[in-house]
Amino acid sequence: MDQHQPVTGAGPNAAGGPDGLEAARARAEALREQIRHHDYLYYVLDRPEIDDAAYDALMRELRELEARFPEIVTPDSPTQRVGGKPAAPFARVEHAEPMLSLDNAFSREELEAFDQRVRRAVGGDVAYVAELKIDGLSIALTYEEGRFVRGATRGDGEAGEDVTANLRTIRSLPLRLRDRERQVPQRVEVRGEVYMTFDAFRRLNQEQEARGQAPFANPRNAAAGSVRQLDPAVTAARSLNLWVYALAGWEGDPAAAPRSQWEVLQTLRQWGLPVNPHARRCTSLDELLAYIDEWAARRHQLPYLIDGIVIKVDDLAQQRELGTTARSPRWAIAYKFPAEKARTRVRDILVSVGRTGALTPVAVLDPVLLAGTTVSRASLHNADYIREKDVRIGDLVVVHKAGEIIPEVVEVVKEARTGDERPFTMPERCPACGSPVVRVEGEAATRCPNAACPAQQLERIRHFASRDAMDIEGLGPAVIEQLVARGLVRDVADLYRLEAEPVAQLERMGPKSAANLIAAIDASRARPLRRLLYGLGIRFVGERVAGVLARHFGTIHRVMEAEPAELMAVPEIGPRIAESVAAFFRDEHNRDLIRRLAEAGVRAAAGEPEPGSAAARAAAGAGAAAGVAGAAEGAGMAAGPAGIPGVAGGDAATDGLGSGPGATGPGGVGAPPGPDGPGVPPEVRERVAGKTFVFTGGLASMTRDEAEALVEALGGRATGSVSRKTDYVVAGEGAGSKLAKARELGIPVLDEQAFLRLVGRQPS
Ligand SMILES: NC(=O)c1ccc[n+]([C@@H]2O[C@H](COP(=O)([O-])OP(=O)(O)OC[C@H]3O[C@@H](n4cnc5c(N)ncnc54)[C@H](O)[C@@H]3O)[C@@H](O)[C@H]2O)c1
Ligand SMILES: [Zn+2]
Repeated sequence: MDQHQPVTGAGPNAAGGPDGLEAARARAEALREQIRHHDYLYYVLDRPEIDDAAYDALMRELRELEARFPEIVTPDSPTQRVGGKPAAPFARVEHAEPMLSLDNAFSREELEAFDQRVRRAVGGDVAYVAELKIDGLSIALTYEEGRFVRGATRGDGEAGEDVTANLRTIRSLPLRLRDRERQVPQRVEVRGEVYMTFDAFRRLNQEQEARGQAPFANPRNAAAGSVRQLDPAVTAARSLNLWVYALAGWEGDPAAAPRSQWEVLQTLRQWGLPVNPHARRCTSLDELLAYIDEWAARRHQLPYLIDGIVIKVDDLAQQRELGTTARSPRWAIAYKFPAEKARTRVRDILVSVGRTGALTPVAVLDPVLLAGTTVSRASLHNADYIREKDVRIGDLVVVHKAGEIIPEVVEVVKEARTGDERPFTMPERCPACGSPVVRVEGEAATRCPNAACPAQQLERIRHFASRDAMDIEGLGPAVIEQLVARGLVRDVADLYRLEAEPVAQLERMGPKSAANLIAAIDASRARPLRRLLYGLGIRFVGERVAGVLARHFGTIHRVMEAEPAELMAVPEIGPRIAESVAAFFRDEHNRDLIRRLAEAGVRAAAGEPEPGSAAARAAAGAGAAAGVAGAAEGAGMAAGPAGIPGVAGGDAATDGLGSGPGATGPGGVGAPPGPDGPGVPPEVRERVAGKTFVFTGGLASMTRDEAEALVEALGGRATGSVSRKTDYVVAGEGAGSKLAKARELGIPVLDEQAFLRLVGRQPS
């Protein structure tokens, strides 16, 4: 299926669209309904269900219908509006000038038509600036006297969400502009795109997976989800990047303002802002088309995702002359690249076994060129996914890749079936060790329950040695595989008894690399507790949770002996994580493993306290504690934000006083980035804990009792009447006087969707 349909002539409606006015009106309403649904998923939840090409096709059909029957256009039609409404948990920010969307072109003909329209309107020569269309989240940055004062999302174009605190954590965003060559005006809005590189995206999804959370579908969703959440510490941990490309609301000497888009880019660059280096000024349509062709070919070499080329009239006076519609400027257009999909055949479906024993089906494909790389495997996620899509061995399928490292099978071409295709069933025994597999009720995954399973062993050792865990250089999969196969290593404790000689015998090893490996293993004995805890691969214990546990308990023994209730008393630790940690350390094998690690001289396993923890402070005496904590946070802080004053200090101090619910602020920046259990993400807990909620009116998705219980489970309070102490009023259907009271007192009012978002529940 190819959703990229270059449209020439009258478009698809000429052949078979609804003809009568009423039929057109009905079809348009149906399309609007669908588009609104997808807008909500995309702009509010950052969780689209269809890809952009499919969405664009719906928009295109609606636009063409409205062009044929102008009387059916409604003011609230998605063709007349930009984006989505700002979400309630954020403060509203009005933009200096509307932030518009862009018209799209999908073919050469459409670009020619655009060029002709422009030339006709300005009646003369036109130069364009062509820029890469970065697939990220558009934002507006306000600078006053050269200082960054506010950052906002686009929202509905008129007003967006205040995400200043989150944007301040982006390191390429200057908090002060330089004005060496070009004076900075009193006030100006800089516009650009926040994006995530493929590398950062891959790392984030690995962490998501470690936490048992759903991976992001593409870098755009990951970037948007990271900016549009309430905890700056989470944004800080996510390596976001920025390109800027526009100016608005210039308040300063008009003579100093740039006169062309090309000058805008130079100006932004001179102010020290990140401007993409690949823009080009073109003086003819042919030059533009050449630029597009060039980037259609080169785009896969970029470390980030682009989904097209933006073409802008260069001269700002001509831009003003051309003007805008309610939705988009008439002086710009976005050429969109065709969707990155390809058809190929499923040769086989294999099953791989992960560190926790989860069985993951993988499609083995006839190699096909997709998004610049040859693809021969695609993830099928789990048995449910295969059943839902009905993927069979031998099927012709559509594979898709949008920045994911592992492409996905998105759809089966059922018309192409011959009847020889074979349905896949999950094996009943583990393909690595033969143990009967288990499937836990309510979980998508099928697991091998055998802790001694060689496939699991291999994955566990790999995780233990990985960079963010014990960081053992040179211990890659190929080496581990041989070590396990030769019986030299069964678990991670065995690593510390390895001797150089047998290691040197391994394939592609020698005395020198063996000595290096042994030295690297030796060096890992000194790693701190949080790395050990993360490296053990306890379910739901990602880097962030490991850091929290390490700082709270200080030694492995205290973590091992903690009851679930004690674990749960730690800020950020929910019941699922607590139970998982307790279960891990109840297991005799695991206790024995820790004992052997301690004997092997792994210091954290031997009980050396985590610097900065309560245990360390007890050992060092209270006076020295602050210093120790400060130093210990040093490493974490360097990776943290530059712009959140006092966050790391506050975090350490909170721990020092041992006060639990103090962590409602934006804490945790000093801790390693990342995760928490899938039950309750830490940002949710931090948002809700200690906050007072009042419910008014009825909710569609739960009873009031359930909503109150939910808030309380997250450490918040639910009360019956609105006062100045109320943090949020949740207004459902038929809300009454409490809503009026909330407005009077200026208390934030959440609608049901905003409430569900706040508490981390996906709205229905
Ligand atoms: N899959 C879905 O369910 C779904 C739902 C809604 C929207 N969408 C996608 O979003 C698009 C609509 O979003 P949109 O309104 O942001 O329009 P757009 O993506 O078509 O183009 C406008 C945006 O391009 C971005 N941009 C990137 N580089 C730029 C540059 N150099 N100069 C100027 N702008 C640049 C800006 O953020 C700008 O707001 C649709 O085309 C669709 O693909 C998808
Ligand atoms: Zn197994």
